[in-house]
Amino acid sequence: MPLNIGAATPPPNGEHRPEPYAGRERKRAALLAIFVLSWVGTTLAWALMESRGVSSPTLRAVFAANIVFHPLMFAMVYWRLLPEPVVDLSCLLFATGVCAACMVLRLYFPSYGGRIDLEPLYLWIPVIYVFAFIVAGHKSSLRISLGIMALFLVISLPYLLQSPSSRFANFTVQLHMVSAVLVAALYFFSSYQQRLQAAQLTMDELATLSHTDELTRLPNRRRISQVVGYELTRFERYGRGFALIMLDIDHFKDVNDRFGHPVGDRALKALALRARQALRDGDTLGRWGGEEFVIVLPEAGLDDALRKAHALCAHVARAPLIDDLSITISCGVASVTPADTAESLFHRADAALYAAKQQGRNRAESAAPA
Ligand SMILES: Nc1nc2c(ncn2[C@@H]2O[C@H](COP(=O)(O)OP(=O)(O)OP(=O)(O)O)[C@@H](O)[C@H]2O)c(=O)[nH]1
Repeated sequence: MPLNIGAATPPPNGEHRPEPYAGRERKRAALLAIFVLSWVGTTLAWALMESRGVSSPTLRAVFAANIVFHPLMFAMVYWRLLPEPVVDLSCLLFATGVCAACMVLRLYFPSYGGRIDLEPLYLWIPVIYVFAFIVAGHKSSLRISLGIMALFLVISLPYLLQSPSSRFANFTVQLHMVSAVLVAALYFFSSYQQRLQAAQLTMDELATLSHTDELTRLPNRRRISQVVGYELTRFERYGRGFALIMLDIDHFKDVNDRFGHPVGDRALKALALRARQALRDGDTLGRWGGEEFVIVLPEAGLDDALRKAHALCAHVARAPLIDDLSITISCGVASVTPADTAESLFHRADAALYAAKQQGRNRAESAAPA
């Protein structure tokens, strides 16, 4: 099989590390986008009311405050000045309760507030829908928003039926309409965002799978080739040496023939675990194919690697691998030289492995320099 040598690619350890803050960063980006959307929505609502001539000095003051509030929230989230999560369910319930109470008072007990005008307070209703889309996934948010819309509709319906042509009825209808458009926009945006996240997740999973051996879950041949390519680049650029150990199970065909393929598979997995335990964190153990494994040892010279290979042979042979099945391994060791390419390095390690097999197995041999 031809080598797939990647250029200076990622971390030498061969394991996929998920970006720890990716989810939180996406949430933050969604929140910022929602602020922009909500700002545009409320500004449009204001413009609509002005064009219909149903605005008032109080409403103008409220909308102006709203227009300042959104950039302020945007800045606070953008510069991480708020604790996380910014909004939770209790926040949403509280805001809904306050707005519902204001609506009841304004519609049915207009004189209750005395000199306090309750009307502007329930202009915060669109913000509640924004909250709803922050606290939950897009489907739950839609259900919560529709529930809140139904609540406000039920509260205002008797008033709308009773005085359909009043200025305030007109305003209430417009508010419901703006709310419906806002919820639809938020739902669209948030489901799009969720689809993007799912696609990103699938891509991450695919990337991991394409570098992982299915049976042992170790880095596969492609990944090992990339790691060796990365180490070669480091060697050429900074003179940091590294070594390879090629490791092959002795008489593995007999294991399959005597105990069957499934037992052979279990042995391969157990060997992967046992070998991994004997290595340092920065070393990469991968499955090269069949019963052959490769270990990449960064910063190791030939003697270090040979010592490690001897220790590995002893470590594997020391106790049965699975049940009563004991196996031995042979190792070929090569360390990088300036004359090496990835192919020549693998070739030399393979030749050393062949020598180890020839000399009786359960042993390690080192390659002659390139
Ligand atoms: N169970 C199992 N066996 C595998 C797998 N891949 C390769 N093999 C077996 O590994 C065996 C390799 O046999 P050989 O190449 O003759 O090597 P060997 O018997 O180990 O002999 P030496 O390497 O010379 O010590 C074959 O029987 C393959 O079928 C696998 O994924 N699972």
